[in-house]
Amino acid sequence: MEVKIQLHDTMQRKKRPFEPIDPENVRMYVCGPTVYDRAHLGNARPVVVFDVLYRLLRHVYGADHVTYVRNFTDVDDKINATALARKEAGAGGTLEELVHQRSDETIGWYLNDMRALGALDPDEMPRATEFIEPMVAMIEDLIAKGHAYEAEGHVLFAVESYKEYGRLSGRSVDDMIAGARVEVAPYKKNPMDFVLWKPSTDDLPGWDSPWGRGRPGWHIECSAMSHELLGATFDIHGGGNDLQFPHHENEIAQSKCAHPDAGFANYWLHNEMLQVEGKKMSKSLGNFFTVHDLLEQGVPGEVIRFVFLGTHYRKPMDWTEEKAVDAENRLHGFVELIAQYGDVDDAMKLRPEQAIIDALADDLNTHAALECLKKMNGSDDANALARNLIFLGFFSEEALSARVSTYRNGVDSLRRIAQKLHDARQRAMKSKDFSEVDRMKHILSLANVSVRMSKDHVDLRPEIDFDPAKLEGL
Ligand SMILES: Nc1ncnc2c1ncn2[C@@H]1O[C@H](COP(=O)(O)OP(=O)(O)OP(=O)(O)O)[C@@H](O)[C@H]1O
Ligand SMILES: [Zn+2]
Repeated sequence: MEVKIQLHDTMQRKKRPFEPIDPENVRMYVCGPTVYDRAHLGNARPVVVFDVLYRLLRHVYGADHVTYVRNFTDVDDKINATALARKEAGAGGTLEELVHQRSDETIGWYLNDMRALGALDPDEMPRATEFIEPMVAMIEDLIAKGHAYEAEGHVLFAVESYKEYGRLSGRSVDDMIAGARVEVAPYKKNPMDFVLWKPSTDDLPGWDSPWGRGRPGWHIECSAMSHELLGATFDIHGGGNDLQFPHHENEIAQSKCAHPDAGFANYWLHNEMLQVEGKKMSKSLGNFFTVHDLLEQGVPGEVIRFVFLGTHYRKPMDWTEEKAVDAENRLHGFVELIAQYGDVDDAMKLRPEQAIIDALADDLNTHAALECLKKMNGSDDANALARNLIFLGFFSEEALSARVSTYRNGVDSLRRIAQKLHDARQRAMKSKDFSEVDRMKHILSLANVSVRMSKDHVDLRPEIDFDPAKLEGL
């Protein structure tokens, strides 16, 4: 069945039909993290949102016909600061090596955390430091075309040279000057001009350039990397709406001025913020917790994903304990139904539900997609449910199979244990010695099994983090 995707385009401020430039190669670029520390939960929201879009595009155009690029910004003062601190604390290696080490380590954490949330790795994950040459070439080109100028070892983009500056965020240059925290510097011709290249001190990472040893500004990184990997015009550019201005505005100015005949990105998608009591979760406000913290506390990745997808990506949302508990119960119920009535291998022969595809195709209406899942609650629905849980990224096929068989094995042994507990209880009623019953109940609670006992019945139910290994000794 043909699927008509509609996406909300920030540039045109409306939902519009998605028409790829080349259905054989649909191209999407999403701004990735600056890799100086662990990702907080807010940083994970764009990852999950654009993963859903990636999965939808792969479904519609074919997995081999979508190219998803998400960069790593590994040129940054905060990475340098960590490396410097390590060097001062006696770590071996040059500063550049320590900087690289810090980025590597952070990237490793990031990928592990995002995979735990069911996010597929993008096709390309360029690191800014591997694309310095095209950045320098782009800056040279911008100078040659009269859009940038050199001043005191810096190269600045001349905002006045690009008449459409401000179109994405809908602001005039005057408003931006009035409202923004623009850095005033003596070498800027206009306070809105932004840095394409800046000098590096000898003790910090830097690269040779026509303007001396230095490093690129943040915005030029994305313009150069997207151009190298996706071309001068591609389909979708995404990121959080905190990046609309100045980052995306500046990317557009650079890319459109360097390639005046190209369109840069045809659709601009922005996710709203994950908030804490009405404020953006952010490092600078200090109101954050990391994805790693949550996972360590035992909140499974699929639960985090389920909570995220419960709110439309263009609405702000809070993380609450209540939502997490609700998601956990739902997912537990799903796995239980599949374990009782389904078969994951058979499920994979099915196609994802059309109603779910249609919901996602309507500007990623993930809330509606989850409502469809919730309706799949009959024994006949078990395989369809499994197929759609995998499609939506809550589980890989392997993970769901493992979950299902753990559940089934657990249920088998619980049947035996229930009988044993029943007998122990009968004996205890006579002897008034409940120590064996208490011992068994304690082990069951460690294994996350809920115990309900009535006079002549013992009911044992595995909870979502049921751990059959802990049943040893019963
Ligand atoms: N609270 C949030 N909710 C949703 N997305 C967010 C939030 N905070 C950051 N992002 C997104 O995370 C991605 C990575 O951003 P970046 O590396 O600049 O974050 P950061 O500088 O570590 O975070 P912060 O904004 O907390 O300082 C961007 O797409 C950004 O829009
Ligand atoms: Zn970017």
